[in-house]
Amino acid sequence: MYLIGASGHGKVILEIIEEENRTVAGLFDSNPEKKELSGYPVIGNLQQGEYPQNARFIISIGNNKTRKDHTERFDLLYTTAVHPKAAISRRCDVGEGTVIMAGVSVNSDSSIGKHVILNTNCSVDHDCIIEDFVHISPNACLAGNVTVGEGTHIGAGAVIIQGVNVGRWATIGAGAVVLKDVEDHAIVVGNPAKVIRHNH
Ligand SMILES: CC(=O)SCCNC(=O)CCNC(=O)[C@H](O)C(C)(C)COP(=O)(O)OP(=O)(O)OC[C@H]1O[C@@H](n2cnc3c(N)ncnc32)[C@H](O)[C@@H]1OP(=O)(O)O
Repeated sequence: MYLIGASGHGKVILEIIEEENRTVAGLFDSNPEKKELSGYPVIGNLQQGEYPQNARFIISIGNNKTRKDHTERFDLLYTTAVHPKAAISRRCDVGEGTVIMAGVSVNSDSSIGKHVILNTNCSVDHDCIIEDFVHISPNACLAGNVTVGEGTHIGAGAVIIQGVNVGRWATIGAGAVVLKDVEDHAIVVGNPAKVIRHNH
């Protein structure tokens, strides 16, 4: 298995994989000055075909758009990383490339898309739909029946009450309390959360 992105986020994923008793052969990164991360070799820039056939990858890059761009540029096989101290319902689907940090809870009948980040201690309650390339930051709390559209970033400690639909490529500020639906690309902050501008 290989990681793409030798960043702080990459370090956290490396430790999850260690906790799972799986091994990482190395990391790819476009910065030639990066030679190692947490004792693992940084091999260099990822070039199509310059890795073993059937190798599995995780894109360890926090930026949602950059993760999506990588999946469009490279034809790779992906795996997931799920910390053993995460509590994931057996009735929940988790898509390829997704990473789930320590202390995360996902409750019954929720669906987690591809290349999603469920960061430390966030909770996703029953019947939620989390689309591809979403990042739910540490300690964010999604009540039941919440949907989050592709590429949206939910900030640290944000709360989304039950039944809310958050659009695609939106940003929910740290600590926001979201009481009603959020349109595509909106950036919302505060309690109650209000739109301050839009992502381009
Ligand atoms: C492991 C990890 O590290 S995971 C990463 C977790 N990271 C996060 O949760 C970060 C989430 N990001 C934020 O909350 C950011 O502040 C954003 C994206 C909402 C806004 O960022 P920017 O576009 O740079 O906004 P900017 O800092 O210019 O602030 C604009 C206004 O909104 C206010 N504001 C910004 N963020 C928030 C917030 N979270 N809550 C309340 N008000 C906020 C600012 O005070 C400012 O108000 P003013 O115009 O009255 O002075």
